[in-house]
Amino acid sequence: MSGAVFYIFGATGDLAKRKLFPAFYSLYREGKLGENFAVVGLARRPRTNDQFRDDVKNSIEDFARYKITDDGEWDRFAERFEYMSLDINNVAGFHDLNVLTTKLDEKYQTGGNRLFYLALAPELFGNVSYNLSEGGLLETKGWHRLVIEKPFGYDLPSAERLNAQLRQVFEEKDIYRIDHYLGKEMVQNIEFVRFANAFFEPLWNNKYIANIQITLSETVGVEERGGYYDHSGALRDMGQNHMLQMLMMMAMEPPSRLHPEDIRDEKVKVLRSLRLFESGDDVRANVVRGQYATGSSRGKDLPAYREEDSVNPESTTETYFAARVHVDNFRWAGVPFYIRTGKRLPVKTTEVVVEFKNIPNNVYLAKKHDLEPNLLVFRVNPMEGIYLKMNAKQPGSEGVIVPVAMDFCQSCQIGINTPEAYERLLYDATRGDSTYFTRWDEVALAWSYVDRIAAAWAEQSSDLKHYPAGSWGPVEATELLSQDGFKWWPINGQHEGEVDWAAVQKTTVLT
Ligand SMILES: NC(=O)C1=CN([C@@H]2O[C@H](COP(=O)(O)OP(=O)(O)OC[C@H]3O[C@@H](n4cnc5c(N)ncnc54)[C@H](OP(=O)(O)O)[C@@H]3O)[C@@H](O)[C@H]2O)C=CC1
Ligand SMILES: O=C1O[C@H](COP(=O)(O)O)[C@@H](O)[C@H](O)[C@H]1O
Repeated sequence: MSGAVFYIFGATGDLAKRKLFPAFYSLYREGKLGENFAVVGLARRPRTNDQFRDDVKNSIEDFARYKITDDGEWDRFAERFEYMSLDINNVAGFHDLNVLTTKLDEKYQTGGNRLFYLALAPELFGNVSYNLSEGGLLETKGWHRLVIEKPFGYDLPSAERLNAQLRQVFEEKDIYRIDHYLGKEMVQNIEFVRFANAFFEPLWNNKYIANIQITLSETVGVEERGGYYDHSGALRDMGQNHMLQMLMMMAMEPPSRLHPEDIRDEKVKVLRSLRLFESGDDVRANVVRGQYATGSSRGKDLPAYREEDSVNPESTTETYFAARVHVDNFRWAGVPFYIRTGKRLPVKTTEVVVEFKNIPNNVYLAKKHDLEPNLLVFRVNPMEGIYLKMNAKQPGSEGVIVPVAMDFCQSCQIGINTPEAYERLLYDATRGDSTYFTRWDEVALAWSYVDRIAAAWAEQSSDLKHYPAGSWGPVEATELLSQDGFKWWPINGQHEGEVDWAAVQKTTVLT
């Protein structure tokens, strides 16, 4: 790396603690940051440099993949962390910040490169970018990049306003909008598996694929984020970003070059092909929304969403949604994409299932046997791997056909220690690779799609279904598929003949 000063706005917050400091440490340990860098932590509360370095150390001890060693390496890393108390609304503080970083530029020979990471509440994003410019922080001769957390707006109009604010200061090419799902190994692997295998790409269309199912299920409730979540809901929190991003990775055409803009152009074409819902009835026929009621999981009683901290006791915010999505282009015409996500479901799993069409039923074997469809499953989270379900003769039988599995368990080989999404994304932003960040037109089109659903829900709330915490969500989500002659495939450890995931090695901390 050529060198840079990194600024973490929101350095005392949860994201910095759980994700960003550990990501810096892993990158440092792997030599990806080099030695020419400094990190400036920024937030309002007072902290000395030593206190801040202790915070960073604690976070690394709790969350990093690497163990801290005592060979002097930690000291070299920690001395690069400085803290400055700053209210982002106070422009004078930005001038002081510029003075501090000019010194760091010289000390660590960073070439004037600056990366500003906004781990802040979204309403503060616009002010920071304006004050960075006012404070003179963008006047060095190196590059200046803005990394910005989700959510990027609440709907299309608010996202447009935010984008206009940022664009007054930064060019689009220098804005890195995070969707951490794009940093996940198996989400990135989708395009490699698709485009690098002769036996998948020719089948990747409506002639051979019956449907695609994307499930992002969580066992947690809203935890301490009730205030944010009650305003957002599952559609905005997960649908507008992570779920549509995975759908784009599955549906995009092969890019002509592996260049960030070519890949993002292909993804945008998918969003442009989404069939937009035309009315409230159309939304209700294709989208199911739910909210968890009291329930239980593994013998533990769980409260209802409306009983959670900072949640309106009469809230109609959805904690679950499932949708039937159509991509109206030549490749996907007639193939439904089913997407679902929810809090307080039975397992924490993200999986993408491709269900292939059955072989013609006039074939002798298909007539005689009740054949299961072939499945290709991308296991994204927390276990990583690829699973292929096919039919084969039961050994020793007289032609009995049974489903068998080919299971590539990435997590079994390397533990669940693949680089964290944030490591990958931070490294990419440092290198100026924007492939796995969302471009403005992606964000805008995703909001246009989601806003129609939200508008229909705002009109009437009687279609909100309550599901017991710890269950698989409203029964209407099952009907969404059965109407088309399909079913949700079981996820996470429930396929026949697959790896025993429970036996898979737990995280190993690297030394
Ligand atoms: N936490 C997570 O797992 C995830 C978070 N995100 C996103 O990341 C962003 C940060 O989230 P998270 O870390 O959880 O939030 P927190 O509330 O934990 O942290 C917010 C940070 O902002 C600082 N801050 C607040 N107001 C100001 C101000 N006026 N001037 C300077 N600093 C200020 C706070 O410090 P102080 O009070 O000292 O000023 C604190 O460091 C959000 O956009 C969130 O949506 C996205 C995905 C996951
Ligand atoms: O962005 C978000 O994602 C998390 C789920 O991420 P994962 O990597 O743990 O699958 C979700 O809990 C949160 O509500 C949402 O804001």
